[in-house]
Amino acid sequence: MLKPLLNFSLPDMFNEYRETHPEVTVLDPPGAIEHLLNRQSMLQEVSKLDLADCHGKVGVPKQLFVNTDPSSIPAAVTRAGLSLPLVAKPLVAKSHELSLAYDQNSLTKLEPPLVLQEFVNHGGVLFKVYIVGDAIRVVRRFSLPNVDAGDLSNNAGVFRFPRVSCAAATAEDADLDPHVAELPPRPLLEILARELRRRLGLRLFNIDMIREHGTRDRFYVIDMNYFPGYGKMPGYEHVFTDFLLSLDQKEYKRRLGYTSGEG
Ligand SMILES: O=P(O)(O)O[C@H]1[C@H](O)[C@@H](OP(=O)(O)O)[C@H](OP(=O)(O)O)[C@@H](OP(=O)(O)O)[C@H]1O
Ligand SMILES: Nc1ncnc2c1ncn2[C@@H]1O[C@H](COP(=O)(O)OP(=O)(O)O)[C@@H](O)[C@H]1O
Ligand SMILES: [Mg+2]
Repeated sequence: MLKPLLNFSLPDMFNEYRETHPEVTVLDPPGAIEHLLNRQSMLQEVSKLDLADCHGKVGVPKQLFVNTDPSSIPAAVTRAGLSLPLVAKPLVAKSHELSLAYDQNSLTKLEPPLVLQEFVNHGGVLFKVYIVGDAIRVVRRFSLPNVDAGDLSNNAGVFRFPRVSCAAATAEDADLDPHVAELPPRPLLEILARELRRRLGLRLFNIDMIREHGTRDRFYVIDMNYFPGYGKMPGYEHVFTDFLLSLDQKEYKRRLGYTSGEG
């Protein structure tokens, strides 16, 4: 319902509508959605999480927001202690013009504003975790391959890459190393989704998650999207029907409580 509104920045109009139509259920408020539209703020809440003892660890790759002259990027990267290679991501999350920078000099060719994120080797598989209220669904997609020390010393420059983990890159039926393919543990996803729903104040989003190669339980969140293409989520018809029905029940109870409170 709110997806079309994302193209507008009309908080006054939204607030006015909300005041004049209290009977309308707001799934997710525009202010909260905005957090996910900018790569500088997108992962802030994930980085604050401390999921000790939750069947694994979830973090964010070391990253740096850059909005300076490109010539000063190498020094800023050194100061921040970031290791190469780095993924350069445009600040506005709607743009998918990503690149991989292999060496310090090439960083001066980048075009700020952007976020530089350490590349984390993850065996070329990414987990897309869809959240719809209390429901969670995960799919596997192919991703960028590992970068080893040899690749680093033999490559220089900035390599632009297209949408590597798009729907066509499904890895569900691929013959993968089980250590790489194993889905993140369910209890970890449940606590992660619950915490993010609460902290962000959102119910409809997805998370791009990778497992650090060579580990069983060290995960990184690299991207989040508000109201992603749910048509690609397995079983979306039932998940959405249940979600909408649960809203209806909550609203009914709220109104009932309201009425009996009044009486
Ligand atoms: O962020 P915006 O600019 O809205 O673009 C979205 C995201 O890139 C989605 O990727 P993600 O899932 O990482 O959010 C992608 O889905 P897939 O990667 O599943 O293909 C959407 O494809 P369409 O749903 O086909 O439009 C694309 O329109
Ligand atoms: N920090 C990272 N380490 C390893 N791979 C990454 C990293 N960031 C992005 N990628 C790869 O690049 C792809 C696109 O990055 P992402 O941040 O998800 O941008 P988009 O908004 O285009 O989906 C990911 O699906 C993953 O394959
Ligand atoms: Mg993504």
